[in-house]
Amino acid sequence: MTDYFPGFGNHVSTEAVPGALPVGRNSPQKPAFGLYAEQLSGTAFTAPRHENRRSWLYRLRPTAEHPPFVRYEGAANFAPGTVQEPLPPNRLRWDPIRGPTAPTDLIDGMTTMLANRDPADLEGVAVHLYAANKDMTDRVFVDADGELLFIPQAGRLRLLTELGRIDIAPGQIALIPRGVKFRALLPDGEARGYVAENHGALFRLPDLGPIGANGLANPRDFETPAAWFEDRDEPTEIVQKSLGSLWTTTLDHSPLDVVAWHGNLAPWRYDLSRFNTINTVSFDHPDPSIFTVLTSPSDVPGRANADFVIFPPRWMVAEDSFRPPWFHRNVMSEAMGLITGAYDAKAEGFAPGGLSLHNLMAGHGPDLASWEGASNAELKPHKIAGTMAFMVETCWPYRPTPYALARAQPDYDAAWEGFPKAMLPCADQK
Ligand SMILES: O=C(O)Cc1cc(O)ccc1O
Ligand SMILES: [Fe+2]
Repeated sequence: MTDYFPGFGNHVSTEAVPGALPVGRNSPQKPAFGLYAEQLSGTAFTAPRHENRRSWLYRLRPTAEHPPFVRYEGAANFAPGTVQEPLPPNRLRWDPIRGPTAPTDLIDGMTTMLANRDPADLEGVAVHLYAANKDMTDRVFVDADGELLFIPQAGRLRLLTELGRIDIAPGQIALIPRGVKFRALLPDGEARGYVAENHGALFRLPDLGPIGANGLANPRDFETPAAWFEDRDEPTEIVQKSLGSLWTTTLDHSPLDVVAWHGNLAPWRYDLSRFNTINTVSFDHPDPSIFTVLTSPSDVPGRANADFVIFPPRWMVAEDSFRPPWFHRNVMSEAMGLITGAYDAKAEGFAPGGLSLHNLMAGHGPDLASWEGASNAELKPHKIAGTMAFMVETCWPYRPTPYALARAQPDYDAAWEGFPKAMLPCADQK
């Protein structure tokens, strides 16, 4: 049983051993029990107070004590870089990746599909899939390139992090801040899902504007774990993603040794079923920004580095309206995944665990079957149930990895084949 503190971005104080957390100062001359005080920054020291995120960690040994990193040779599909040749402006879609046959932990089970920008720009986002069937026992992972948003699609994850333990199942998400080490256990023996890796400004809750003080993802539903540590003097490998590549070193102890911490930079989990979905009660299909769970702003107001948007169960009541997503071309780029059920714009070919990419200006929208169905449906109140799709929308066009480009569905364009031509009233129309 893990304890959690409710609230988003709160200042938490937590100790796994009474007396481990210093009182009234961050860095006493001699922290209790000989612990090492270490500041972990998620924003620049000088970030404005309302943006500033950091935590103080009190640990058995300092992070600084580690042998040099060398290139990690495993995880061939994790962060291989994206295709650099000219990218055709085609819409792309993928079936779920195959699960591993050999024992594969979360690190080696990562497949990078899409990415944009260079992590060194401190902007951009990458979309990875994972499929694993083995616990991480004697190694941890840490991402220096960004925070990791885990979106399980099948199988639970138990994330043992430097700052505490997080349990999530499909329908829940978890965030691991940049630089926080963790290992992943698979309570169901195997697990698959998505990871959005955010190199830019930290994910936060979107402004609510005229919605008011409540709604969408409510802060109290985010849960941050209490301090927990392992005191294990066994060889432990650290695999680190740094500047787009993977590195490894081995400690003689587990670095998950933070006995106490305080601050407002910490992992959290969130149950997507808590999302307070707001939608039209009159007409038209609103822009999907109304379903934003988290946003990572860019330097341009209103133009997100990354938005995490969900399409949850909801009532559809719009009158005289085409209710599913409309045809559109977007200056933002849209990566979409499906956790469960069916997505109302795609009757076929978009399976749970699959992925699609509609890059900037790609014409897309309902496939032919969805368009026909929704154009002729009786517009009575209708519950979209048993589904959860999501989108990682970004202002930076995505590039697929070579692995992804080689495995895209060959016939995705056919989703929009065969629309009947509009018939104008003019009799002599050609
Ligand atoms: O393209 C998509 O399926 C995602 C999407 C959903 C929606 O409801 C409106 C716009 C949009 O891009
Ligand atoms: Fe779209």
